[in-house]
Order: sequence, then C-alpha cells, then structure tokens
Amino acid sequence: MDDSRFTHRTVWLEPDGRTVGILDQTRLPFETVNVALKTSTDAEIAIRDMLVRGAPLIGAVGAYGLALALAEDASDTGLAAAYDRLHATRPTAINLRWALDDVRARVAGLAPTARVDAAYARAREIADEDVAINRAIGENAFGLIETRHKAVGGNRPVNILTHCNAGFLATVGWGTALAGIFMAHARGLPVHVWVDETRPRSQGAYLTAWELREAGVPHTVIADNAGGHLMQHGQVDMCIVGTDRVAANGDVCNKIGTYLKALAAFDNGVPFYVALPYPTIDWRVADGVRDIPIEERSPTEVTQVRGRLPDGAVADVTVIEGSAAANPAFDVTPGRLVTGLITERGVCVASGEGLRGLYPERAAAE
Ligand SMILES: CSC[C@H]1O[C@H](OP(=O)(O)O)[C@H](O)[C@@H]1O
Repeated sequence: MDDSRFTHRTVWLEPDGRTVGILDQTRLPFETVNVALKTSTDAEIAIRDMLVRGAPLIGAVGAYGLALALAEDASDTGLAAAYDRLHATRPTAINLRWALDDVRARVAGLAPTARVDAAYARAREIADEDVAINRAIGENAFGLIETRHKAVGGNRPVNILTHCNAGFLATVGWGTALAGIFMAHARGLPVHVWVDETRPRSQGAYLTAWELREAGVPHTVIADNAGGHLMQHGQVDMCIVGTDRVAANGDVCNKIGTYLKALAAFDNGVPFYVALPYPTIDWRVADGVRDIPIEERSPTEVTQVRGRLPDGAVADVTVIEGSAAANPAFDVTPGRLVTGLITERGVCVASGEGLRGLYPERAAAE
C-alpha cells in the first residue's frame, strides 16, 4: 500500500537541512497551512500551542527542537536549558521526554561541534522509526478488525468508535488508532467510524474527520455524549483509541473523555482497544491513575469554539460568557477496562505482565 498518503505530512526537514517544516494543525480542517520552525523557540511554541500535537508527533518535533537549540548553543549549559524548555511545553505525553532523553543521550558525549549534526540525524531516525512502528501497529489492529468483522457476521461494515485524533496527524505517519482502519478500508474490509467530536479542542471533529474524509473512509461525527447510547443499542462493534502515556501497570492516559467511553464499553461488552508505540510506555510509573500528570489547559479552549462564519471567514466565537471553566486535557483509564493494547510487537493484556511479555528487555532496562 502506498505509504505516502499517510506519512511525512506532519513534520519534515526542509532542503536546507536545518529548518523544520510542520503542518499547522490549529488551522485544520478549515485551512491547510505549513509553518517553518527556524529556532528552538519556534519548536517550543509549536508544541505548547498545539500546532503539532499527538504523543508521537510531539516527540519527533521535540527531537528536532533540541537539534534547533544546539544550532543556537551546543554547550552543556545550552543543551540542559533547551531540554528543560522543550520538556516543559506539555507534561502528559511521555513521548516528548522519551525523545528528548534519547537525543540528549546521543549527543551529550560528543564535542559541541559535533552535536548539531548528530541531533538532526537522530531526530530524523526517530521520525522515520515512528512511521515503521505505526505501520506495524496498523497491521496488528487490522487483524483485530478482520476478526471482529467475521464475529459480527462478515456481511456488514465493522462499526468502530474512536476518540480524539490518533491518525497520521498525531504521528509522523499512519497514526496509531487509525492505522488499522486505513488499512482495512484500503484492503476492502468494510468499516464505519463513529468519530467523537472530542471537546473542547474537537480533535475528532476537526482532525479525525478530516483524515477519514481524505482517505474516503465512511464515518459519522457524534457528540461526545452519544457513544454510550450507541453502545447500548449495538451500534458499536469495537473501540480503538490512541494514548499519550501507558503506565507500567497497563493504565492508559488519553484525551479527556476516554475513561467515560471505556466505562460505557465495559458495561456493554464492547471490546475497547488502545493503540500505542513503545515510546508511549512509561515504565517508571507504577500506577497511572495515581501518578500520570494531567495537563490543565486554558479555560478559553472550553469557552471559545473555532468555526467558519457565514461569510466564509474562520473565527473563534465565545460560547460561554461570565462563567468559570475548567479544562483538564487528559484522563486515565484503568487497565481493567481495556480489552487489549495494540503495539508494534503485537496485542497484549493491559497489565504489567502483558507489557513485560511483549517488552522483556525494556522492563529490565527502565
Ligand atoms: C497517537 S497519540 C494521540 C493522542 O494525543 C492526543 O492528545 P493531544 O491532541 O492533546 O496531543 C490525544 O490524547 C490522542 O489520543
């Protein structure tokens, strides 16, 4: 299958070998705008303000951000300061720390004059590795979708609910939760996707729906509160979502509202899967519900909505006036509510034992 439709459209290195190109996801689906990151501050702002978002993608952009920073100051002090600035942009997705740790380890022992090239080389490897990993996740997810298709009679589309955006826009390519869906559609296995709009930033309505439209995958956007009703009435055959951090015990941190979908799925016997690449596993966190930091974002993301006005202009409109608003950006689903974790190495139970079975060397090394 042609990878190009699902890869290298979110972040790339410009021909000058230093400038980092990104697709500005805050403008989608209304406009397609590319942005050039020329400084480490550009990279910081891009991650913090969610021009790029999605755990694997912010890891890749964080890696390039460190390379941009080393081009400005390759000293030990400069490296440490840049690491801290980039790490502080978003606290929940573990891929950012993973990527910054990886690049720092790669360059720390080098002479400052050798650090920039080494950092860019490693950032490129991280980006390319993400595409390969997600393709493998897609194959493993495709197998589950194919099995589900047979289980529901094999004569109708598999109805899959997803939350937020874990498509190629959340990664360097293919996506995680959507990768298997793209493959199923391309291979003629009929699927239909229920797309949670995913307030307050509406990554589902703005980004997942855009990806599925582009790929021609049948889908229906729904209010976040509709999923439980659809599950109660047999309209959902399985759920597949992404994640920003999986704890060593299998607890899953993902966009706010995921926990509620997992509860509804558990109550209705709907298989609930979470797709993730190995950098999303945080072996240092023993209990996800207790220990994973939850990002609190600006209340304006709740009180304002971006849309297209009748005259065609795109604007932010205030929909809540005079009231306080709270905006926790993630929640944590206990592993007991998760049917399986879909990784590049296969599918496992959402538990410490399940994860160690797939990654024996990682558990030992962490
Ligand atoms: C494949 S990671 C996707 C994951 O990231 C999203 O968070 P955000 O858009 O705030 O970066 C969301 O939790 C997705 O499930």
